[in-house]
Amino acid sequence: MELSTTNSSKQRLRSDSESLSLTSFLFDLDGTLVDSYGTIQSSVNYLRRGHGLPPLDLPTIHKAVGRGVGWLLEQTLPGCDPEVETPLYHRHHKAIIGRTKTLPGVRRTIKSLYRRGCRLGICSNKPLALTQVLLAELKLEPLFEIVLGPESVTQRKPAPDMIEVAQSRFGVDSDQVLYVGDMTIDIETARAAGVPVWVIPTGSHDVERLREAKPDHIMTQFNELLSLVPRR
Ligand SMILES: O=C(O)COP(=O)(O)O
Repeated sequence: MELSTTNSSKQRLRSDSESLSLTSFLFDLDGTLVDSYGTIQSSVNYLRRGHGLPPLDLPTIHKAVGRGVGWLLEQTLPGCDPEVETPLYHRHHKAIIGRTKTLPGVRRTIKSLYRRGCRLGICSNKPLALTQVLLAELKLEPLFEIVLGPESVTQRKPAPDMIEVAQSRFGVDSDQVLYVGDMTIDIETARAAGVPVWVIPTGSHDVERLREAKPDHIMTQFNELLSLVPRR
């Protein structure tokens, strides 16, 4: 799968002259592969109801997603006891997780990458147990060789740990891996791991915010990823 980057924005990676042999794609989950904001909002508002607090709107939820459940609860239920609220969040979220859907173009693109022989993995700050249930619900589980969450490593994103673990399990060099995300934290994570990063503004951050963090490319459509891998 040897390819050279060109001047085309679709194929722009770290530098126009760099020759890449991409074999592996690692994905963020929330906001990149799936639209989970509605279900996260339901679970957060369920917990808030229990405390007599009014519901939060989606833009507020968008700002609180990306750094794991601990951070989400700190932002949305300030002063709560995480020991008590985290299991309640998990239980509620698991029960409604089937309402989370893949984002446009994701299913087809992931399947095409898989058929073209790419190795696929997930590196997400979402709790691993929830990611696993969600992938099973969406019937995407068999396509991903590696699924990592914050519990799989010492430090969650933006630390490079998840990408490094996935890369080492795949046994590939950093120029063979692309990380794909939707937030500036994903760009930071990929930079820390030394791998190229493409983003798509379908999650918490808009194009302006993403551009400032200097990813290698901002996609407008998820299937742009297919331009990086030849058909079989
Ligand atoms: O659930 C979160 O906080 C973030 O999940 P993500 O890393 O897949 O965006």
